[in-house]
Amino acid sequence: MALPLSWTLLLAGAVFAIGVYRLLQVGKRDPRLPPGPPTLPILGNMLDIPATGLGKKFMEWQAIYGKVFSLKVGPGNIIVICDRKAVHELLDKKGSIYSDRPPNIVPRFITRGDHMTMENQTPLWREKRTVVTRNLNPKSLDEKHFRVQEAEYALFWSPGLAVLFMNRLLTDPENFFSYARLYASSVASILAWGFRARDLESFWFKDVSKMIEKGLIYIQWLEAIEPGANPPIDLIPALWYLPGKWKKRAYQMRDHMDSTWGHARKLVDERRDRGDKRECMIDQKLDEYNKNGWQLTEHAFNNLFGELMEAGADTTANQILTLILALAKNPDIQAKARKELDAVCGTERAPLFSDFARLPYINAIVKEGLRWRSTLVFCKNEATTIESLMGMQGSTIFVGVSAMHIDEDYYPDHDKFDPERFINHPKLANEYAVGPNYETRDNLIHHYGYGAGRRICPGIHLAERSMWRIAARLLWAFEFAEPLDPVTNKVQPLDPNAYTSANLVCPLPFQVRVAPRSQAHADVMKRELQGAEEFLEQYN
Ligand code: HEM
Repeated sequence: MALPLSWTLLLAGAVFAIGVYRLLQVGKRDPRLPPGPPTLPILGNMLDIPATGLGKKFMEWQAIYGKVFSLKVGPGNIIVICDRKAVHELLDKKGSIYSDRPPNIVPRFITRGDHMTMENQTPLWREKRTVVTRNLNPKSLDEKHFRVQEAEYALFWSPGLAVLFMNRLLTDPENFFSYARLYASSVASILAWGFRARDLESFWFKDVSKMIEKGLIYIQWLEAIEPGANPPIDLIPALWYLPGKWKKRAYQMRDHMDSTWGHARKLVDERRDRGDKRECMIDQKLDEYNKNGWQLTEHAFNNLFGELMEAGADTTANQILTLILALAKNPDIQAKARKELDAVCGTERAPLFSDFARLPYINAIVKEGLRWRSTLVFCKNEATTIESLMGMQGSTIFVGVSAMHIDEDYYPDHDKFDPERFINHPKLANEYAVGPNYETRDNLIHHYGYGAGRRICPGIHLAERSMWRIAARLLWAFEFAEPLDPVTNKVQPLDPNAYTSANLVCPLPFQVRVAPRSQAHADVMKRELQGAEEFLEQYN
């Protein structure tokens, strides 16, 4: 029996009203979630998420909504943690739940799923992490790889190059950045691929950095993977079918990544075919896989060693540039460091890593650099199971690293570059990153510059040694000062906030005055150059 027309209309109206009501609930914050910016129906906070500069936004939102806040993107939940206790409770203690990654659809498309940083905690991810941790542990770094680092520093900071570098600083500040990157790229490419980034034209520098910088064809991996840079496909997968520049960029980036790491592998195979096996991670793994069988596809294998360059070179270079900026702005800190250095090394020799224990102020400077301007401004994880605390199932968890580093409860006068904060932290960062108590890790407050929990940077040991060595040598050899105005001769103060805005931040190009401290220092650097060049011949 058919319903009367009035009933049918009433029913249709009710269904429509329920539909509209439910639609309008999408994007609305569940009351169990922590507070956050006001939401719009359906969109939630989608329009609040900037295409770039999300780390800065986290700092602003933290001041308004507290150390744990939430964002809604359509139906999805994002929880942003800028609280040490929450990071410890969730990431350190419940790593099995909170250490996956969000779907990362665009980055996974670009990498064809072969990128450790983007992967969930699968056996494959474990295998990849083991490749890194087995090679870059303190023992092998201090006993085997250290020669690469010592030699590389000597080459980079030799007086000849330093003079060139100083002139370049005055006339072409952009190359200053390139030289810091060249150094970091060279360390990473020797260790990972057994090749050195010899100069700015080297494939290991030029082509590889196109991956991470604004290259000639404007392909930028970092830009392509910023959360606000693409439609929110992770939360609404159907948006993948939207055309746009973002999609073209993803296709371009994928081609570029495949061809760069494919070419890098070809160079390794050709070298090995000539009987030239080297002491580096890829050769060691190739020997092992050829003997015992392959654990990874060829594509995953090539991408893994590419990823090590990508993850290791830019981060280290960015922190070096941050230190140079901070030192130029703080002559008193340079003077204090030099007093310590001169007492240990005099003018006869440059500092070595074996001086580490006797040069605690250098260590404190490195740590403060990682706190003051952490190159990675946030980490992005995914919760896999139900957590009654905040209704977090499937939620994306951002750790607001930079936001935590401006917490006045722990870092008073947070904008001041002040190494004294860490003067009682005589050990390397990894020693503090795994303590049982979040607040009193060894009775001290450490930084989160290398992340936290299971995804903590596996290159931490190499990075710490690299950063310490370069900071010690820079301070021992050179004086840095803010630039002078060529017309008025007045000091032009450097802007400590002039930084790029992606997830991995770097100071914007700046100028410094840099000069060797004395002829004696310059002579030592000259003396070191020849040995370094001879040593590095093997990686050409
Ligand atoms: C100053 C230098 C460095 C800094 C500040 C840094 C910082 C970080 C941070 C914050 C993370 C993310 C952790 C997370 O998601 O919780 C990370 C991940 C990673 N880093 Fe580093 N890093 C540096 C150098 C290196 C080096 C030298 C290498 C290797 C050669 C490296 C390899 C990696 C890899 C492979 C990951 C991904 C780990 C995973 O998802 O399981 N990093 N790094």
